[in-house]
Amino acid sequence: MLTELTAGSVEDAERRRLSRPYAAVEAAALARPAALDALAALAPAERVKVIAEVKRSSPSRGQLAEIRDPAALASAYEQGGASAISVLTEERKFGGSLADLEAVRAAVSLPVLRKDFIATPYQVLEARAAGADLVLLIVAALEQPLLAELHTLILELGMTPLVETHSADELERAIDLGAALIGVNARNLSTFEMDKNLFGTLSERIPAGTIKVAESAVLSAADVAHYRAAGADVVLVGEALVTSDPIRTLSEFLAVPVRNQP
Ligand SMILES: O=P(O)(O)OC[C@@H](O)[C@@H](O)c1c[nH]c2ccccc12
Repeated sequence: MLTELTAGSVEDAERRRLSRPYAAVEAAALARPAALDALAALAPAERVKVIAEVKRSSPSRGQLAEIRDPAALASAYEQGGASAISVLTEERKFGGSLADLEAVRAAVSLPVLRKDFIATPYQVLEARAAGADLVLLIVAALEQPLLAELHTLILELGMTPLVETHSADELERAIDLGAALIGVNARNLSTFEMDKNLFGTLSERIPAGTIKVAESAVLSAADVAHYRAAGADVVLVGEALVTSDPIRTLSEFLAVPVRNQP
């Protein structure tokens, strides 16, 4: 499934490239105001931080919400206390688009993540051209040296890579990159199996000074507390927010008690 999703996203980007060549998207990327400092926005604090996701559908869960106005949803996230916004731009299975990202960028002053199956430099440039501050890199989908090349390009454009892992080996590769922001996805993107304890198993191996993000399976304040106790600085939440009153849910999630310092 991961291979298929990545191939689809790359194919869609190659199609867009026919009408907007590399040089044009590069010029648009460089013409954008500088990317926001996502590492500062997501830096460990007393309270857990939330990356709130604009997510219509997913291959594992089908349609979650209509979301006619992604910008309005993102504004609600900002008002509710999110520290960054994630926008799914994958079209085929998640129903997202770069237009969603641009609309969100224009509506909020928080860092914005392009959440997609990125495997080409062109897609990274598109992200910056649409106003993204962060770009997701899924280690399981990227061989070396491509992973390192994309990681470097994201940094060169002033953006922050969020490096997503799902195993000890993948985490090793993320650490070798020198990633400052590492995510552990509880959902296996090939089988869609969910493992809420994976974050806790892997988080001990994440070097100090790295910002740790727990991704997926955050449905309740208890889940936030679970990840917080396991050392998460940030949780990335989609479904729970798009299927509820997002401001209320965010306030519940952000009220999770401070972790006891060891
Ligand atoms: O809706 P959830 O279970 O809160 O999950 C959000 C996010 O973690 C999930 O959308 C995600 C994590 N990694 C991804 C990679 C690609 C697409 C989607 C994802």
